[in-house]
Amino acid sequence: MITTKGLTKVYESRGRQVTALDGVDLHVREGEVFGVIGQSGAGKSSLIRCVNLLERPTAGTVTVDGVDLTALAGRGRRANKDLRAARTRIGMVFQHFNLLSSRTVQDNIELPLEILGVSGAERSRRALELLDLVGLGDKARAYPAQLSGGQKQRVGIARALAGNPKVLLSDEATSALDPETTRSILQLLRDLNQQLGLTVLLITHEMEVVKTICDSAALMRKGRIVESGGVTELLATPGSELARELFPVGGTASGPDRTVIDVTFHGDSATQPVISQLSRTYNVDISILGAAMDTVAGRQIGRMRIELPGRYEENVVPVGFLREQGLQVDVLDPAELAAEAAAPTGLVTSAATTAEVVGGTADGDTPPEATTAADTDAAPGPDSAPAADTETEAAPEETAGKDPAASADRSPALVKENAK
Ligand SMILES: Nc1ncnc2c1ncn2[C@@H]1O[C@H](COP(=O)(O)OP(=O)(O)OP(=O)(O)O)[C@@H](O)[C@H]1O
Repeated sequence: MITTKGLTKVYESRGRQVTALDGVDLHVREGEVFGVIGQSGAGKSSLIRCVNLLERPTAGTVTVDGVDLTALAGRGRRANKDLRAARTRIGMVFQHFNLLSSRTVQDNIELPLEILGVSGAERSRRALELLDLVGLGDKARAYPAQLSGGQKQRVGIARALAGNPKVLLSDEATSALDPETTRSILQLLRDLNQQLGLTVLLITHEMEVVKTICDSAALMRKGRIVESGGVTELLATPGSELARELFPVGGTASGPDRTVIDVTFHGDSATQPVISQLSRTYNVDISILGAAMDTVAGRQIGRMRIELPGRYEENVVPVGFLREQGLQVDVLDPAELAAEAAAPTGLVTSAATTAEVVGGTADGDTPPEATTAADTDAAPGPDSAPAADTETEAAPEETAGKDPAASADRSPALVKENAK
């Protein structure tokens, strides 16, 4: 449904070039929820903004629902009409909602339809239908300032759906919300994905988001996709960084000359007493350093970090036994494990702190979804004068310092032992 090939974005900033996207190949299948995760500055926002041509890519192609958007954009101003039409099939949800504070909830949802020239009666019918869909049927006449963050995001989602899109792009849609509201918005996105067959591409710095709703995920680093795949496949992939972050277990070796192993249990293997069998069969004392059970992509998965006495060379046979039982086994390198304990790994750092760059497109063609305003907290009631609908545009200072190099790039402790 969404395919990018060799997608590259180079910004010119204060006389220097910043490569935000460096040849990204992405494929999002129809009807799936696909999450792109990465540290601040990895290029996630640039990616999602290039997918709907809010940013004009420097090179590469973007195809959405069979339409090559980059080819349309390349045809100059006359292409605007075609590009706009194609963009109606793509909805976008923003971290800071981007609702017009002077318009009611209903009028905010009607805005993209107004731009598309839909008649008043039809706009109204559609907006009320969408409000019901997002659970805000009673808020049509309210103003954004009178809503909670979660309700504002529901309005943002309803607005994104106004043009009946097949694809929804979500730019950190839950990053400004508390954990409970985050869960309810993720559930809404999942419901919409299932009810409407909507394909969702979301970017996030929160692994919990990937864990909760994504069918597939990609890890971005320094403008590149370094790992991607179905979430359940990733969990079954030895050495997968994403899997390890999706499902972390802690624990370090109790001393030198120990073999530390992460064992992952999927499906039936979770019910077999393999650890006690291993201990009995090889007469080996096993210490459990850490363990966790979790539901990832709707499947129960268990992971355990265990320690065997002796170095790996002395434990090749017991490790082989675990693999024969159908378990996924990752042998950890002691030195890197110690480094991991000193500086825990993290694909992502803290919550996104950098301001979004919202507003005009690279070619000055702002799609309906992006014709948005700062959502001020002044409560403009029906009688008050409309607040200025100012578009927010991040100041250069706000985007400065988002250099990927500034983000600590801490490597995982996994030994690619399985690749040997
Ligand atoms: N308009 C711009 N002008 C110049 N450089 C930019 C611009 N937008 C982004 N960048 C740079 O491109 C790189 C990727 O930024 P991008 O915002 O895409 O990353 P991100 O992964 O979304 O980060 P965050 O999670 O902090 O939003 C960074 O080095 C950033 O400073």
